[in-house]
Amino acid sequence: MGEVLVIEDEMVLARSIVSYLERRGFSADYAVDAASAKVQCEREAPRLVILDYKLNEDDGLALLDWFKANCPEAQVIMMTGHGDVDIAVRAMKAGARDFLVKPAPLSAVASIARGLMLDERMGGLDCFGADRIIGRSSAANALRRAVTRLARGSGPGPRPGVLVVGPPGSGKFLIAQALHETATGSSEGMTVLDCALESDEIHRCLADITGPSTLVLRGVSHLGMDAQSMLLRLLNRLDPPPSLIATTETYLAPSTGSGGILPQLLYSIQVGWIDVPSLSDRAADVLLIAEHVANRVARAAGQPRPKFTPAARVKLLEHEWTGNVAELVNCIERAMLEQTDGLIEGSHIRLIDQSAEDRFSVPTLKELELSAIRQALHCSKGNVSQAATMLGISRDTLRYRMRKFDLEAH
Ligand SMILES: Nc1ncnc2c1ncn2[C@@H]1O[C@H](COP(=O)(O)OP(=O)(O)OP(=O)(O)O)[C@@H](O)[C@H]1O
Repeated sequence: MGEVLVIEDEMVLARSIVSYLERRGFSADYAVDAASAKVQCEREAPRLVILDYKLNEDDGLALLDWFKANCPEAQVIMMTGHGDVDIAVRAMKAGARDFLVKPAPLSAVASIARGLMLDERMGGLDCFGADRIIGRSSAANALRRAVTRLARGSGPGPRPGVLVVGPPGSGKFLIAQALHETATGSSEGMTVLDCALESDEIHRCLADITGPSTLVLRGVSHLGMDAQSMLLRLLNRLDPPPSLIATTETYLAPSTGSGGILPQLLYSIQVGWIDVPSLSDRAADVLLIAEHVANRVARAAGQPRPKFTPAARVKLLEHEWTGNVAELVNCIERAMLEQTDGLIEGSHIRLIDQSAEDRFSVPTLKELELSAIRQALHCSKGNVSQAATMLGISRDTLRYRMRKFDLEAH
């Protein structure tokens, strides 16, 4: 019995998809038109249908409707041409589980099939190493490849440092974890330093570090000069020294005296490099990550695997995700709190409404902080010690924050 049915009018392509899937352990079959697809479906009841939108004489969307009515157990993945976003959205509204953009690499077809099959069995949730990076976009594939390559290192001793660069919430820390696990084969032995902490807290954390195999510098661009010097001393002292992974939202500049990264530190972290794209540049990952998060939450609560309605899927697909994967994770976790019967509906997907934000225009804490520092410096006529007293923080902390905001005392 074919668990996957490929409906594609180009027979050569259909055959190569089927043989690729078979080599990866699926039983698969193909049909080249709607009539034979219907016969096969009635005979074999496939669990997954990969349906080309453009079938010679036949309309892929009409065939999708037929599947929904006659073979409701089958999950349908619609293959659309490049730029056919409206078709993809219509297919999702009509109940397609997901879509692939042609020409889709065969690995993407297999990855989606594997994802859905695993998903059905509630497996695939305990991810480790590069598999932590959920997604089937070419960007997600490239990230997994980069993790595997950089984790290999260059022989015995600590691996060369790796800098992970990307916008907020895009998954930089997840990639650091994936790197560490792939390199060491274990989740243990990784210490994380949050570089945005106050300088005295950073000093305390550094003093506690004994000998991790990997040290992750999270948000390394926030690390003040004092802390950087202390870190370098620590790295020289530790034997064996840990492998370094640093994450940052902005590119790192060598120090110029008051800011930046000390060259010795910069050269030890900026050897390997991974660029993490924003989620809007890998929209093909949105539904997969959403389902992964929902499954994880459900499993932790001992609930069955949740399902998303077509309306919920479309909403997820059409949103811009300026807060990246972190925003998506938060959205799904909230949806899971709202749903009661294992069905995530459109109304459960509460998206951050940019226009509402603009209407109320509440300043962020960062904006408030910046304006308070500016005001204090203005009142103290640029005297940093006086400004620090006014703000109720130490001179060092104020200096650190001024560097963070690129401010100078006048
Ligand atoms: N490809 C992915 N697959 C599944 N989950 C992901 C993926 N990328 C990120 N996440 C999840 O998204 C959330 C945010 O990721 P993470 O904390 O790694 O982002 P970040 O870029 O380090 O954030 P920040 O900019 O705040 O430091 C986490 O819950 C993480 O597990």
